[in-house]
Amino acid sequence: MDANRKTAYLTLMDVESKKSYSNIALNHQIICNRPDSRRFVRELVYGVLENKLLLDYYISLLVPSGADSLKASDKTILRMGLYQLGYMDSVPEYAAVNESVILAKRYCRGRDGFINGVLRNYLNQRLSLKLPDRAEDEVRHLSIRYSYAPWIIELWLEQYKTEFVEELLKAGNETPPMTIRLNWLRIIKEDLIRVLEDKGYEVEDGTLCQNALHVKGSDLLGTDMYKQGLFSVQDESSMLVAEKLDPKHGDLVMDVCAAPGGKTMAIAERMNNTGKIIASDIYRRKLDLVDKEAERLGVKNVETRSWDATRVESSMVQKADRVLVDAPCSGLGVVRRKPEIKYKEKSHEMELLPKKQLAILSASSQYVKPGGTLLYSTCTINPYENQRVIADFLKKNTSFKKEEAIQLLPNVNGSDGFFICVMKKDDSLV
Ligand SMILES: C[S@@+](CC[C@H](N)C(=O)[O-])C[C@H]1O[C@@H](n2cnc3c(N)ncnc32)[C@H](O)[C@@H]1O
Repeated sequence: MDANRKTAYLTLMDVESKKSYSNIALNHQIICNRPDSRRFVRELVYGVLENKLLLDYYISLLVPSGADSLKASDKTILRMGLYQLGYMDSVPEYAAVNESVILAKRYCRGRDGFINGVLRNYLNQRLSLKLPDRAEDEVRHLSIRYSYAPWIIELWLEQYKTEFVEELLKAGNETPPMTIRLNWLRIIKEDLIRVLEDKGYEVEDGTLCQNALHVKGSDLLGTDMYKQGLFSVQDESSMLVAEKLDPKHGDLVMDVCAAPGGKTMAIAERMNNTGKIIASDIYRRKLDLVDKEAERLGVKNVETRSWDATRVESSMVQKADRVLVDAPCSGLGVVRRKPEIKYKEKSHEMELLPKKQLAILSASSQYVKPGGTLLYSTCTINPYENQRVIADFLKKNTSFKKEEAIQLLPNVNGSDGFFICVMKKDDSLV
């Protein structure tokens, strides 16, 4: 059996049945099955995940009982087959059908004839298969066409014009560039570019941050350069959070939702190992990742502590020069990396997020010294978790003033969708 398709199938089943994160499941299955083309596996896995609602819509047109009536294994093989037939020009039609049948023989015994029949019906009927009518129901049309849960489309249509929403939906289905943050503690930019190019990587400057590089080439995380801590993989939106926090040498910084530590490390590199960063998170286990990253990067000014950021730690009140609240959120800005977020139901837990975000922001604001900086960020595109949380906070906390608020968007900035709001505390209140 083809190891590439087997790896893709097992990854997709982990995501479908065990609700694993796609990036974690993919890495795990690549290690277990050693496919010969990681690029093919990645393209197939992310292609299926990004187009799941569209593929299921086609399955429903071809299978009278509908996609929901199928077992996860049948559905996964059909989604993979349809994606190869509809979107992967490099795969001949016979290979897409035959390899799907081979997978079915191994993973859903007795269903190979059914899989074969559905894929052949698709080939015969594909020109007559139509999307839901846009004029009749625009949200449903966009939801199927770009594969997003309808509530996300409704949320964005409240904020932006239809054409803009369509661009945003499209951008969320694109593959993000591989972006790295150079580690100023270990290497200067020119030298890092040179060593990367010497190893055959293509390197370009980032667009938002000076310490960002876009890199093309495979297995970057397997290189000695990575192990030696010369760089970290991070989207420019996250780097911009550290830049906007603007930490100075010698500052005391509190990063209250810190794990796994991407922004903590970006802040530490800017402080050149001076001052102190208290990196806290509610989960101690996740803070071990922060400690490990600090070791790899040669960062020595980070102290990790586990605490619940909705509670005030009285010993730290008015002690910090800068406080970062990188709040837990719905993640609608990072669907390019985690397409499964596009299909989340609007749950009760999600509706409670703004309340939790406000509670964390309010408690953490107490650590800011007079004249200090408070930065609130999320990786989402949702006014109820972003602008509305800030408005509610500022209404009750008049000693803080908003300096700058930015909503980064993949279709405008080429980065993940991020919200960054910088606030200053009045310095007359001592
Ligand atoms: C967006 S992630 C932080 C990402 C991190 N800043 C980085 O750049 O790598 C949000 C974090 O908030 C943590 N968290 C959730 N609820 C919390 C709470 N009540 N107190 C402290 N941390 C919390 C989660 O465990 C998660 O690690």
